[in-house]
Amino acid sequence: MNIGASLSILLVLSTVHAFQYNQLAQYVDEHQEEYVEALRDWVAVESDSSNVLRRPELHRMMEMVAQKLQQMGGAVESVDVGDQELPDRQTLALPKVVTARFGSDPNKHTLCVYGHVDVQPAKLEDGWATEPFNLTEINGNLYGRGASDNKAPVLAWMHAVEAYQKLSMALPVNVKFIIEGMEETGSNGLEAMILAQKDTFFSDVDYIVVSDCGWLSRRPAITYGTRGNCYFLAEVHGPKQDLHSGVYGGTVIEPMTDLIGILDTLISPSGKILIPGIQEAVAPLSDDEWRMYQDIEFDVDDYKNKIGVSKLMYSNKVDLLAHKWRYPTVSIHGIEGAFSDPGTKTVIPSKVCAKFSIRQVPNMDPTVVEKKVSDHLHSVFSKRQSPNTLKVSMVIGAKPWLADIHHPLFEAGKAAIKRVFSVDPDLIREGGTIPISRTFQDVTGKSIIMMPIGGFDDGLHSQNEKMSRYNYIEGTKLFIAFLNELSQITEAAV
Ligand SMILES: C[C@H](N)C(=O)N[C@@H](Cc1c[nH]cn1)C(=O)O
Repeated sequence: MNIGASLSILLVLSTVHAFQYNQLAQYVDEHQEEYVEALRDWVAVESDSSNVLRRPELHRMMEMVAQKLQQMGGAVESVDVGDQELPDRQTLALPKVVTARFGSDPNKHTLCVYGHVDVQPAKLEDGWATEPFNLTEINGNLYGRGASDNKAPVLAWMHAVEAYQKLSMALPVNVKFIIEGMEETGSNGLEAMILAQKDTFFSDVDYIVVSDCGWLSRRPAITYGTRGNCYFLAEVHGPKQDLHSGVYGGTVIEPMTDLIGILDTLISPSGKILIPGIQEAVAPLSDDEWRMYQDIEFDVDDYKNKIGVSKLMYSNKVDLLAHKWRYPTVSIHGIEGAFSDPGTKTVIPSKVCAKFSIRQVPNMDPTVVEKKVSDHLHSVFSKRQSPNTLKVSMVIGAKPWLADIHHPLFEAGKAAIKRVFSVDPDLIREGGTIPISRTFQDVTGKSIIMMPIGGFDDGLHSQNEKMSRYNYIEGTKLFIAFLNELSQITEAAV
């Protein structure tokens, strides 16, 4: 075929694709109220994976996911991934992992969509302006726990597939789903399931997409890296029961004082990690990275205003982005056993348990980090010569993930964003963790892309989490466009 003929075919194809996309996008606009109602039904389920009392809700949530995929005509399976062992040695059934398949045309690429439908805890009294589990729309924003992380993005992927079905248009690629209910607590059970299904469910998967993160600004983004996370418990046990601080204070070596003392040796006020051997492992920032960060849209003042602080750890954009995405950090989350209710109880708690985590970046290794942290805490604790006892355990050890941005998947993502939003995306990293992303890459050997649709100000894990109606609806269109762009990846390009 001569060049002229090839160009004519390409032109015809691109006109057909544009026509199809416009029809699909119109369908999405016309069905947006249904999409909001679907999100309302999902947000109403308090699928908090960290609270064992909410486990029945989590099971119900997974059944709703399976039901939705079945109604869409998918080949659905609810996979039993076993039990979770609780700190008191009791066991509890893990939520099933739901898989589904739409299409098995060997001549088409197969995309696997990963998402989760468990959420972080939320209570009105934490300072929410609306009931967290009652989706409430205010000024185009849909407020509710899990709206952005990750229920709306999961639904948006389902709406995208459904739009093709409803308009009787063939899906441009085969689509598989793998939806879990334990992401917020480290994806318990999922790694073993992926290993077990490597040669079955995953055998024909070409690419994996994750939409469990957000844009950095108002500019749409593609995410090519996530930090991992090592989550620790440090327990200090002392007297056999809580004591009156007036009666016993001054005579007893208090577990809380020991705990605060050792926690204070983890990180300096200027953010330097003080645990020997942690910072040393980190891959240095390359010149290429430095240059990439320069071009990213990120307004430091906007960022400060959004979180309501007058000063940040660093004042320039590149340092902030680097420390948000590709350097480790220690965060102290809470202390179990500490008195935290309103009022002025004067107790000396007999045992306290601190929870802290260290975000992981290339080239850190969670097993090495576990040992370094445990050795360090035991060493500083022993110097205190306390009669109390210390136990350190790592309960989550998730590795960081980094993609090859030169893979054609990223070109497909960019083209889809251009089609829907008429701009080029920012290529960004995510400071948070998607525990299973690295496992997907290591076990299946497939390429992963993250296509976020959450806004930069969605308040994930925080009070007043929201997903904007705009991002939810345009995000659905983005996924539709992405399916089409994927179908055009040629073997030669991979
Ligand atoms: C990025 C994702 N939406 C998210 O928030 N993930 C959690 C997962 C996690 C990490 N450690 C325990 N759970 C997060 O980054 O906190």
